[in-house]
Amino acid sequence: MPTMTSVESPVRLDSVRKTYGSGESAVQALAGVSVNFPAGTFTAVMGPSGSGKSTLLHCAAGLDQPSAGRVTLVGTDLTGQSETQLTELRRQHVAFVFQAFNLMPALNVEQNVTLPTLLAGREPDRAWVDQVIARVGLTQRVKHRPGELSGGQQQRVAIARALAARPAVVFADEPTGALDTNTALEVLTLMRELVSAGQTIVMVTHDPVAASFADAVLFLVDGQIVTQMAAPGVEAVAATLAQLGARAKRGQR
Ligand SMILES: Nc1ncnc2c1ncn2[C@@H]1O[C@H](COP(=O)(O)OP(=O)(O)OP(=O)(O)O)[C@@H](O)[C@H]1O
Repeated sequence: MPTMTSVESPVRLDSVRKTYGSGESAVQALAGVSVNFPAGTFTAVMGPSGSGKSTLLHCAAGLDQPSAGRVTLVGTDLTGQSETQLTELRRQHVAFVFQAFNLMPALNVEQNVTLPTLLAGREPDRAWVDQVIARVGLTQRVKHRPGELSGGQQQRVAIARALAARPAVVFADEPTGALDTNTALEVLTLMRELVSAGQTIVMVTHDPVAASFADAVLFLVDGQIVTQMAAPGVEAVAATLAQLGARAKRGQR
């Protein structure tokens, strides 16, 4: 469960609030979130639509600035860091699997997958890169460009790219949403293995099966963590989600 000290937690949020807009149209996306994600853990973040999951991920990764509170990423307090410093920090330690793939259209699969490692100033581990590409089922496509791939295949490139550099932290937003069942299970198994090797994964998902691969699930409602579940089972996750969804709907009335 996310409860250890900051030294062991590459991602830490302290009383993080995020408000979009101002005045009448202000939306409080995060209403005071405090959580540690310890090294070598896989945490799923779930909750009804609009509960603040993506905002939490963006703030944790330094892609979005909290309105109040503090985020610490791999030992660095993100408050007051310049865009250049944040970019360098992410380049060295963080990978993303987000819905917008941001693949480089002019580069082929292999080049896209090795780019983050090269940008971080390191030499790609060829054997590991080949293994990751094989695990996401793209060995036959290494010389293809993103434009020549289906949406699901592009998502798999994004996953391989995130995993290839062996970053300390992987932030994933619905990483298996566009994948068929078998590929999704393969990707989740791969993510589990990375966690065993000491990497930390924070994954937003709506899928109880995906969440069941995590060590713990945080449930958000209206920008707050309302409950947590360790060793999540598919049925238990689905039941909690249904309960929270009903609660969120009642809150809207
Ligand atoms: N850039 C923005 N400007 C204004 N409001 C925003 C912005 N981004 C998010 N919000 C609002 O903040 C709240 C939380 O949004 P967020 O995307 O974090 O929710 P979510 O739980 O990820 O939702 P979903 O499951 O639908 O993707 C929502 O009410 C949303 O409308």
